Amino acid sequence: MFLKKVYTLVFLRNETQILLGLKKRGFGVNKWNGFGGKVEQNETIIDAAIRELKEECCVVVNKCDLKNIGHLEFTFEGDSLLMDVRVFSASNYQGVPVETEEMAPKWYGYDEVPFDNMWPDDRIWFPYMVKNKLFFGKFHYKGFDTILNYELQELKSMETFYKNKK
Ligand SMILES: Nc1[nH]c(=O)nc2c1ncn2[C@H]1C[C@H](O)[C@@H](COP(=O)(O)OP(=O)(O)OP(=O)(O)O)O1
Repeated sequence: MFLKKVYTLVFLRNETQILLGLKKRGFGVNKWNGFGGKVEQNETIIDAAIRELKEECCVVVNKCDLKNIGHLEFTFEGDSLLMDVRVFSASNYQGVPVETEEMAPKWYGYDEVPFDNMWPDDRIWFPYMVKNKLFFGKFHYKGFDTILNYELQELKSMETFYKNKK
């Protein structure tokens, strides 16, 4: 039995670049990633995605501009936690990303994404996101650096995926 916690992960993107943030504290510190965090009690996943993006880089995004593009699950050897991460992409938003206490934002060209300083799984599923393919990935880690095994698949529709998910 796993203890599931739901997280959001938002990427702002345009045709040539993607916004990443260098995590300054907490889980994943010193790694580049999208913006997000835990979904709080009595909060919808989409509201959490909007809140975390605003808290972490001061950018405001409307609900209708956030597209759910993927679902990731992370488990860790010897740990009952299952991280359920909902991945979103947006190309319309208000404001200019600024550094906060949590994240230092930076735009990267798609061919200069700093995978060496990111979660090891990112290298595996980013190509799906970059090619605008919907995806589902499951990664089982030993510690935080070693992927023991994983599954990754392209999805036709997120709605169908969630409808069929137990
Ligand atoms: N293996 C992994 N690969 C990845 O790409 N993103 C991951 C990941 N594991 C976690 N994440 C993302 C999900 C989420 O956006 C973030 C972790 O969220 P945090 O723990 O920072 O949540 P909070 O901001 O709510 O934390 P606190 O306020 O510090 O409790 O990292």
